[in-house]
Amino acid sequence: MSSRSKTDQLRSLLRLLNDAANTILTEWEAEEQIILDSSQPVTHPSVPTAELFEARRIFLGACGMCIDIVQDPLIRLTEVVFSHLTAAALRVAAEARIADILAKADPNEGLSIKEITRQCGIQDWKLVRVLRCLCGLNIFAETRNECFINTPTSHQLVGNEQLRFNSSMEMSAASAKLSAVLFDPIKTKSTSPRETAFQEAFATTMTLWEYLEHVSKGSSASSLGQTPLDIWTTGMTAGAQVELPTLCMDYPWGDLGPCLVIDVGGGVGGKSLELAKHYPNLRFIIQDREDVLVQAHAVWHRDYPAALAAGRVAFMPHDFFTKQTVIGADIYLLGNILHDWPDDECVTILKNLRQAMKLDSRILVIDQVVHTTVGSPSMKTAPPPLLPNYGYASHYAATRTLSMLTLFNGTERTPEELEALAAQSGLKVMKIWECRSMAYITELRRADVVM
Ligand SMILES: C[S@@+](CC[C@H](N)C(=O)[O-])C[C@H]1O[C@@H](n2cnc3c(N)ncnc32)[C@H](O)[C@@H]1O
Repeated sequence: MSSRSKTDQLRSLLRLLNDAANTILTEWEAEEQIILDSSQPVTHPSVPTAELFEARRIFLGACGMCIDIVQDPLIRLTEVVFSHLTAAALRVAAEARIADILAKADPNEGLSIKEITRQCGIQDWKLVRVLRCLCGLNIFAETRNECFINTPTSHQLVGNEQLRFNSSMEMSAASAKLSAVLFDPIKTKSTSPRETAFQEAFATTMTLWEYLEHVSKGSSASSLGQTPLDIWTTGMTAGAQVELPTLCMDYPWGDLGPCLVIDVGGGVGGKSLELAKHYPNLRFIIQDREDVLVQAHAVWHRDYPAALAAGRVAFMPHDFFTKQTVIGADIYLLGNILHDWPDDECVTILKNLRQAMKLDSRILVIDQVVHTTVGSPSMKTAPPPLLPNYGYASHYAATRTLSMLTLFNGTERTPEELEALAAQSGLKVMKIWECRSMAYITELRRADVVM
């Protein structure tokens, strides 16, 4: 890039940053006002207004682009090469539950590394280096030499099962094998969920789901009392907590009337559980593998026993590669399912649902919808000079796609790819509901019904 266009770009980005920051400040002030004025209806605290959501992603996209313009290109590349060590440091902190340890300390004084070491067992001079790596990103802070406190960011780790899940052994070991699989002349062409970096890392031919069940059966649980299957299922539920408020608010569930929802591959039914709390007209059948449903029942018993007592939820072992047995349900929910599977398997899953659908049944696919850096007519485009997909603000979605590739030969999909899957399955995309979170709701209907 010439220095002239660099200068122009930086100036445009500064204008965008300034405008977005003003919107963010106005929105924050309005939020404070609502909290002070108890007569105003309180929206969900973690769901930003549409204005704040938009300003935030413009701001993040602009910050990301500023870094790229301002930093020396070689240093910037080197930083990316080393970024896996930041993730490794965070994994250590999450596994050692450092945030939980610090949460019990005086928030101004913090805890000395000796005391933290006493509680988590990691050698002090090594742990200091791990924590300092994170302090530079404002994840933890060092108040004085070798004394640490939580920051608002690290505080999010307290009791956070999702993070332990995201940093799980299976994911990080598999990602280390991604390049080996991509350079293998046979495996690079494979679309099989049994021939991915995950199988390479764990020397198995089992899919991840089969593997988790296999190693968890009769296995001694980890020191924290959880089997690998527990970590994944509770992690997926905890993850849903981040996305669910917007998924509940940004789709017109309230207008549906009494509805039967089949949560296909529902896991412990985390998404249904949140919906059940907000929308009393909805009834649910959670379908999954048998072992997972045992946990599902326990989760509902703990978190929403009233739904069990009222008969609003039932659990049904079901393999989504076989014929759907609940015919004519109003909604078939596919929450974070299609992204786990290659296209052929997705078409099988969708065709099984298509055969069970009545004329006005809907399939609601809850997955990220990939917005590429060249943009899409189906998705909102960022203002220039940002990349059409808001650049850095979409980076997490891009890494999540890689995680699906690594574990399953799966992928998050573009609107066009979702349309192609629907067409092959006798379905059509009615609408992509852009939600104020990372996951969107793609509504599918029967292709043969004119709406
Ligand atoms: C990524 S999780 C999503 C869980 C849940 N829908 C959610 O959004 O939290 C994928 C789920 O698919 C389930 N699964 C995998 N293979 C399956 C199959 N053949 N039939 C039914 N469920 C399956 C797994 O047990 C797991 O619970």
